[in-house]
Amino acid sequence: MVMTIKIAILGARGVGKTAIVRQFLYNEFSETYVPTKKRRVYLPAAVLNEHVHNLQIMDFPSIPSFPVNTFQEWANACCRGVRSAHAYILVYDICCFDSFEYIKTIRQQIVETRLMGTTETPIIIVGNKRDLQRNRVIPRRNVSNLVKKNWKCGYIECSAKYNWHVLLLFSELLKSVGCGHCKHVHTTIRFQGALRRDRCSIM
Ligand SMILES: Nc1nc2c(ncn2[C@@H]2O[C@H](COP(=O)(O)OP(=O)(O)OP(=O)(O)O)[C@@H](O)[C@H]2O)c(=O)[nH]1
Repeated sequence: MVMTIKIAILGARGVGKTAIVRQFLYNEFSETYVPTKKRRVYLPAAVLNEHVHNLQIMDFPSIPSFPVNTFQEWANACCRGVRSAHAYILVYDICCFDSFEYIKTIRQQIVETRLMGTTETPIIIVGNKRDLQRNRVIPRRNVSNLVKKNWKCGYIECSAKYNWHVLLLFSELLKSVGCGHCKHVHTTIRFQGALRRDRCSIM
């Protein structure tokens, strides 16, 4: 049986969470900002290293805080499923300082409330809107050092607009949840002709 990997994508308003997901899944991008009102769930299958993985990608609206327990999680419809994710993508806008402060807080809350006593859940920090890097507010090296050395998280910059590093983001994420050498083989793999190692593609 192929396991479903639950991925939660979190971040402040307007940082590009939906744009990243839609670029990854549908190769599309819209300049129009339509605020996410409620959690949206996508159920694609992804191929990594010639293995198929069922994904459940949860695109959340900006949540006020990470729910401290299951009760709080289910009391707010927007947060449902966030605590049981197998991996987190925390997105900030490289041109917006407040959006970095937001993920800083959310990461801390995830670490404090969710991971205590359990095996660690991978978190990848994503600096989006790389195409606007002239307006960057924090030097890349500072963020990267903090994230990798202090937080022990992965760090990737991407541009959902130009589909730059979006695939890389998801393939790194799948590898971090242990899918890089997954033994499950799905029959649909036979229809995938052009797979290469360390490549992630969507079916
Ligand atoms: N230049 C540029 N604009 C982007 C990029 N990604 C997203 N945007 C724009 O940023 C705005 C917000 O994008 P969304 O994907 O809706 O952001 P979100 O994080 O889902 O926002 P919420 O729904 O409020 O949670 C839109 O106008 C997008 O076109 C990017 O990589 N570069």
